[in-house]
Amino acid sequence: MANDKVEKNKELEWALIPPGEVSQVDGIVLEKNICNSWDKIWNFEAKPDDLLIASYPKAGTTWTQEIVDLIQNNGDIEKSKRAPIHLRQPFLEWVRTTNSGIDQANAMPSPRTLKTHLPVQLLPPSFWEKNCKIIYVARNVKDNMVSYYYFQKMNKGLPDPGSWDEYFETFLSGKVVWGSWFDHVKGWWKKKESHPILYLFYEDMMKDPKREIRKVMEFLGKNLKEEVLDKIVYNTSFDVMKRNPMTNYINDVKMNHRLSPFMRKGVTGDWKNHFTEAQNKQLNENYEKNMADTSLSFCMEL
Ligand SMILES: Nc1ncnc2c1ncn2[C@@H]1O[C@H](COP(=O)(O)O)[C@@H](OP(=O)(O)O)[C@H]1O
Ligand SMILES: CCc1ccc(OS(=O)(=O)O)cc1
Repeated sequence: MANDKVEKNKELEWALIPPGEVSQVDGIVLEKNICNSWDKIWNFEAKPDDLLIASYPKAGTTWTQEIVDLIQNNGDIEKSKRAPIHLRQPFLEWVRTTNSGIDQANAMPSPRTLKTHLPVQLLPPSFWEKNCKIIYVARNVKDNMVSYYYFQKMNKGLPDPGSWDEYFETFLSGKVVWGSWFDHVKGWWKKKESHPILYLFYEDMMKDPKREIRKVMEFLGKNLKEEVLDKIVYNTSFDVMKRNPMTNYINDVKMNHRLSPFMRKGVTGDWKNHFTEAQNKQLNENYEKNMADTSLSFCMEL
C-alpha cells in the first residue's frame, strides 16, 4: 500500500514536469538549454586522446558506450559499474541548471570518453583539430523512428511527440531534436573519408555482436583474450543491460520508465508493429530520394 502511494506520487510529479522546450542552432532543432549555451559547447577544447561516441538519438548509443567502457576496463564488470553511464562518459551538449556535460568533461582526467548526438557540422571544431578518434553508431530509420517516438513520450527533457501519426510526419520533416535522421547518418558517413571514424550499425551489432565488439577493440588499439570478449558480449546483451542500473537512467526524474522503459525492446523490425502500409510506402519513397546521393545502406530487418 505504502509503495503504491509512492509510485502514484512519482507518477503525479512526473506529469507536472513541463515538456522540453526547443530552439534552433543553424536550422537544427535542439533543446533550448543547449541553444542558450551554444557558445560554450562550440568552444569546447577537445584533447588528442579524447574518444567520442556519436550517434543519432536511439541508435544504440548506450549499448556502444557500455561496450567501449568494458573494453577500456579489460572486461572488468565491477569497474564498469563504478557509476551511471552518463557520469562515466559525459554527454557533451547536455545542459541543466546545475550541471552540464561540458563541466563534467572539463573536470574529468584524461583519457576521456564523451558522447554526442550533434550532427557532424555542429561538432565543436577542436575534435577535428585534435584528430580525436570517433565511433559513430547508426540504426535503420524505421526502428530508429519508433524508438525515438517512445523516448519522447517517456522523457520530459524532450517535446511531447503527439500521436504516432503526428510524430511520423514530424520525424520525416527533420524537425525533431538533433535534426534530420537522413542528414545525420549521411553527414557522419561522408566525414569518415577524411577523419578516423569507426562507423558501426545497430543491425550488425545484433547479428554478430562479437565481431562488432572486436572491431571496436581493434579501433581502440587493444588486444583482449577471446574469453574477455565473450564476457563483454554477455554483459552488453540487451537482457543483462536491462537489469543493470548503471545503464538504465533509472534516477533521471525526467524519465518515466513505467510509461516506456529506457531499455524498451532492443530488436530490429519492431517498426512493423507501428507503420501502416501507407506510412511504409511514404517512408520508402522518402528514403529512396534522400539516400540517392550516398553509398550508405541499411538493413531494415534481420
Ligand atoms: N544491449 C542492447 N542490445 C540491443 N539493443 C539495445 C541494447 N541496449 C540498448 N538497446 C536499445 O537501443 C535503443 C536506445 O538507444 P540509445 O542508447 O541510443 O538511446 C533502445 O531501442 P528500442 O527503443 O528499440 O528498444 C534500446 O532498447
Ligand atoms: C534530453 C535527455 C536525453 C536525451 C538523449 C539521451 O540520449 S540517448 O539517446 O538515450 O542516448 C539521454 C538523455
